[in-house]
Amino acid sequence: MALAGVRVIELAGLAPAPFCGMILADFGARVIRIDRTKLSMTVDTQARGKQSVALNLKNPKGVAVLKRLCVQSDVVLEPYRKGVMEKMGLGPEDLLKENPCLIYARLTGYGQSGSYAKAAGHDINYLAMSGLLSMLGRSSEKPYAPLNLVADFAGGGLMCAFGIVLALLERSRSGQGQIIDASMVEGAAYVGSFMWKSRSLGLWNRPRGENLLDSGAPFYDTYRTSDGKYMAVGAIEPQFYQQFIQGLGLYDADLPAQMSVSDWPQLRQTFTRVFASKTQEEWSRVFDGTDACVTPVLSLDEVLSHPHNQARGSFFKDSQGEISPQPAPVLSRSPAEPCHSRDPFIGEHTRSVLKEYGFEQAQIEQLLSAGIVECKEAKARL
Ligand SMILES: C[C@H](CCC[C@H](C)C(=O)SCCNC(=O)CCNC(=O)[C@H](O)C(C)(C)COP(=O)(O)OP(=O)(O)OC[C@H]1O[C@@H](n2cnc3c(N)ncnc32)[C@H](O)[C@@H]1OP(=O)(O)O)[C@H]1CC[C@H]2[C@@H]3[C@H](O)C[C@@H]4C[C@H](O)CC[C@]4(C)[C@H]3C[C@H](O)[C@]12C
Repeated sequence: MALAGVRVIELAGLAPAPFCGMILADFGARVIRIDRTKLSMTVDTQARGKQSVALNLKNPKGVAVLKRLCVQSDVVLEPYRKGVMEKMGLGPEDLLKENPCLIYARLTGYGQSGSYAKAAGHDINYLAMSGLLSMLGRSSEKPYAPLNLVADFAGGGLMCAFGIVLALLERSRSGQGQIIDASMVEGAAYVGSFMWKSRSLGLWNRPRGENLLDSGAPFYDTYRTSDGKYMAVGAIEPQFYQQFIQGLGLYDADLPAQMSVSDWPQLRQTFTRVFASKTQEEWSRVFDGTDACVTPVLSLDEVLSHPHNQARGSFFKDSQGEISPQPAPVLSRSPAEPCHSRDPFIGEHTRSVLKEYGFEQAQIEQLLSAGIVECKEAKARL
């Protein structure tokens, strides 16, 4: 796999950093997550392929253990508020002094500088600060955050993984590590570059929810079917729009022009009425195999059995029966190989990881009995 041999220390976080760690693990990195002690359950739902070491960082000896793990690794991924790592003596200067090859990734909401750098926040705040939230939502309604996808995952976890891969690539030439300041506000805004760069085309001149691509246009929207499901329509270009109209059984001559904005409400009403006359399956049969750009809106449970997804193996069931998307993109020679077994218990790999990083058995036992580290090895099945 592409990242085989790369050792990552991931400090346990909420959502973006765990996703970043999972991407790295899917593509072959060895990801060791540092969990708190005295926890029975993790909030990391993106733990696939990771190992877990439980370590008390409120104890200086715990901090010393972490330092030893970090300086022997390729990447440190930290999701804390600005200043937390420095307070423990684990800031980038401290660690890079001991290991100049280290890649030190800091994944935060607002970045390491600026007046918001130390403020708490979540996806919706970062999205708001990126400018993008102001554009998201239906006409005449308030701005609406599309789950926590844009800032946490696209602009945060994914962008940070990209930064880490870039830094690894650069390190293969320079031999040097570096610090990655991954701000979710900036990551989200960067993902949204198209919104800024396409303003000159007039794509966003109208109020929120009344433009071509923000559900303003009736040919770029979703419609309810007779069985209470939905179809997604993205018939923008005239040649595809023609096929869409034809599929609905409508005639162009009976309808207002596609780009006549003042007629969009009338067109939307017509499309709504027609879509309500058949089930999702019936509409899928009508549009499958055409270029009308119409697809069923599938639920998370339905994606696995859709013939297209099935043919590509786009989703898989792990050993726990949980459905997950396959890692993307697909690399021809060194594709990702997502781990199919269960997520680690908190502290499951404490002993083995410490041993591997050069701790003596007696030291490990001391750390365990002092409660500085915890180990919950899985019981062997008889
Ligand atoms: C799924 C839910 C998550 C939602 C995601 C949400 C929408 C997001 O947007 S996530 C993005 C959040 N922002 C960032 O990550 C930006 C960068 N980080 C920060 O700004 C901050 O870290 C912070 C604001 C996120 C949190 O601030 P906080 O003050 O808490 O922490 P920091 O200042 O960063 O300092 C960290 C301190 O921790 C100490 N530490 C760290 N490691 C250790 C250690 N090993 N040992 C000891 N101490 C340690 C460190 O030293 C710092 O200490 P100091 O402060 O003294 O310096 C989920 C959200 C809630 C979940 C549910 C909930 O948890 C209850 C259940 C739990 C159960 O187990 C599972 C089910 C739950 C219902 C659970 C379900 C989901 O997971 C959630 C809903």
